[in-house]
Amino acid sequence: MSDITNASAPAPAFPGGTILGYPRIGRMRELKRALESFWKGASTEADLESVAKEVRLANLERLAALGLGRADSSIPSNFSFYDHMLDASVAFGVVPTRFKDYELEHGGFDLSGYSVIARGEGDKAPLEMTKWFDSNYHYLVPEIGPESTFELASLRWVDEFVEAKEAGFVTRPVIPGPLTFLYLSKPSDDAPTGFEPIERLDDLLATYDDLLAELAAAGAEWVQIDEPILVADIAADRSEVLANAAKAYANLVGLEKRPALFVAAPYHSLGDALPVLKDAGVDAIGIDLVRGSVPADVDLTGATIVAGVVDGHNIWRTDLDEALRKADAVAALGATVTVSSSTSLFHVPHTLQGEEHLGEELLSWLAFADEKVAEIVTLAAAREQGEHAVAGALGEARAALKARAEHPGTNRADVRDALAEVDPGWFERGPYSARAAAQANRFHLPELATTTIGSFPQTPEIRKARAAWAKGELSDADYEQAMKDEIASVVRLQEDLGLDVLVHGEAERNDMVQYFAELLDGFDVTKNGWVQSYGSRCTRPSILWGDVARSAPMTVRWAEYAQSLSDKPVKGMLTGPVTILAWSFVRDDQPLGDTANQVGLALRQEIADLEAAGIGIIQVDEPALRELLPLKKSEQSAYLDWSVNSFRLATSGAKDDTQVHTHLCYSEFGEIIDAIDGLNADVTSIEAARSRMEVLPAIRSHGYERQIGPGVWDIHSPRVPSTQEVTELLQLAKDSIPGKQLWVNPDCGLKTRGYAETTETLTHMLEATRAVRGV
Ligand SMILES: Nc1nc2c(c(=O)[nH]1)N[C@@H](CNc1ccc(C(=O)N[C@@H](CCC(=O)N[C@@H](CCC(=O)N[C@@H](CCC(=O)O)C(=O)O)C(=O)O)C(=O)O)cc1)CN2
Ligand code: MET
Ligand SMILES: [Zn+2]
Repeated sequence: MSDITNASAPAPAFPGGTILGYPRIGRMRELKRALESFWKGASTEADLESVAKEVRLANLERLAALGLGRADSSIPSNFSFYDHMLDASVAFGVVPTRFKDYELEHGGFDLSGYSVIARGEGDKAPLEMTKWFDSNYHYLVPEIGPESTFELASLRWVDEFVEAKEAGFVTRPVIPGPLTFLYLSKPSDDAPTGFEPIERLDDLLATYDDLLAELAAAGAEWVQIDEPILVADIAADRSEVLANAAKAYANLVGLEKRPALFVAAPYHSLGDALPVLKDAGVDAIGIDLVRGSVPADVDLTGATIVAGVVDGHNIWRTDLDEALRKADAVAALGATVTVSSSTSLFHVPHTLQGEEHLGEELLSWLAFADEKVAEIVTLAAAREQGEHAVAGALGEARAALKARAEHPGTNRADVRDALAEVDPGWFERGPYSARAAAQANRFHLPELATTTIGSFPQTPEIRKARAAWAKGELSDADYEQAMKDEIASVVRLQEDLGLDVLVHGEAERNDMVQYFAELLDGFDVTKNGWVQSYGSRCTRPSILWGDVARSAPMTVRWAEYAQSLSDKPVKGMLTGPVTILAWSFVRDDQPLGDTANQVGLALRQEIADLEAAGIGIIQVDEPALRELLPLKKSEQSAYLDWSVNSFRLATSGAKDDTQVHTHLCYSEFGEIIDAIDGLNADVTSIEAARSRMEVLPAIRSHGYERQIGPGVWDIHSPRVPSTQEVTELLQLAKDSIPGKQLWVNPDCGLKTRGYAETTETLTHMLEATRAVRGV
């Protein structure tokens, strides 16, 4: 431990175990509802603040009841109204100047201004949103330039600490670390070429100094500084990253007035950053022992290690024996060890309570956030008092693990046999030139063909109908009719607008993954297992526990019906294997590639059925292809092999004159362009509007020969781009991609949008297309 810390040395770190963070959305999604009501103008800022406070206090009470220490900083304070990176941008006073008008007189933003930065308004584009490490969570990208001024502009972290203290808890505020903050930032629009946000490290550190002093003054004994960037191989030179880490933590450790520093590095191994943090003298280091490991020869004498032995990112019940072995192995390297989750628990739902419909057997294999906290408390007790003290809990865990391994559904002969019969030819389609000719002949599409990504607005009426159907209040026939009416109206709208390739709108899908999980063998779904994806938006990741097989067609009826309503092609719409895995909680007892091929085979059968029903264009979405890319370079090529192969297995049975589309969201395509090429889809739509077509030059220089639809409308925000704005983006796209290869479409599906902005923007998109086509 450092010898230059504050007067009273910190107590041993979190002796009864801890977690790196807890779900923020509320057990019944109270925060989601309060936010959306505030945005609609149906409630006030004070109403929203009061719901948020209730959620925070309920979480504290819950965590203490589950056994985390009330007063020893074991409970993290990690609340956010929308996103923790946005909070950091606001707190450090580095909000882009386009939001100046929304700033309060004394600095900082109220919740209306904060929401505008997140969601945009009028001509103010919001901060860009992108994936948080290898998860389905999205953060808002800070924009930093040489002129950005850093100052402590919000004391929310301090206020929330004080609020907890007044309620009888000494919590541990959780703050994004300076390296993670800057390396995940993008240069502001006015920054000169070549400028990197990390150049502003010294200025940012001065603001952390002020923040840590405020936290110490408020009585915080520990602060958690999250530095997941240290586990990822990023573009920056590793030695530069390590030098910056050494500098940043020497600075923070050397402060006179600060809480003890717990630096957490979830999602993989710290590698050579571990000794850097140790030598800097931070008071505790959090390591991920689920995804990552510690080399057996590292000397941890004198270090305090918060050992992440319970998976924060998946929902399987922990092998407690293995967890104890991992913690012991770190202790054997000389460290003082306490047990923790490997990542924040905000990647998993609150609790298994209320999920009894899953059945006792499956339930006994699972642990959501609250059950994980209980596991951690058990592990801490085992380490403190000896295993005999928790013999009952250890025995139960062993029995559940054994039952899971022996369950017939995890090892089905029919599924295994079908995969064994797959031969290499099943991964190959005919040459693109022949496909392109056959498709041109069949569809006669114009240059700059227009389409959408699949979903149309999921209106409250659609959701209400589905909720009523689930409760048995609406009959199967009435639900079916309601969805057909919706599909008919979506098809009519697209014909009126003049789109070239139509979609059915996905009204019948609760979610693009859960819908398939409900129809495939090997999955189960939760009733209330919500996990935040971004802002107020949540998903219920399905549980992929067994061998996957298709017992009946899943989409054919809907696709056939939609196609019957129009002479234009209506795309069949499927979700690809990688995305189905990524957005489910996936079994951890076999290689992901094997599971992906099981899903791929089921989709291949579905595509054959769609073709037989006369569907000529079939889109297989893979928005999560980039998301699962391993954080370590050394693991990426193996991943890209199996992921691309599973898509090819799904799609390569398609006939030459069937046009296969795929869709990917979330930029940074540069690094996976070979994989995109490898998917071998005839048409690929990608997200590009928020980053103003940034990726296209890379695609052009790659010599990409197939068709591509760079998004011209950022659908993540309710704002309506003008015809001129869309025209400019389209023109930019045309500068990089020949018209023959270019499609016109939004960035992503429209399910989160309303009809007003959808109709208006699609009208602008079609006007822009006509302008650029020159007709
Ligand atoms: N799994 C997944 N991950 C993804 C995406 C995605 O589409 N799916 N898209 C990208 C962006 N992320 C997104 C994540 C969620 C949503 C989204 O729209 N979520 C909806 C919920 C979607 C859903 O599951 N809907 C269900 C249940 C809806 C619901 O809340 N029903 C009410 C009852 C109905 C009522 O009376 O209103 C309830 O349960 O309380 C349905 O339609 O059936 C939300 O948070 O509001 C969009 C994008 C990346 N990751
Ligand atoms: C997150 S990717 C979404 C693709 C899907 N087809 C949709 O339009 O909603
Ligand atoms: Zn998308």
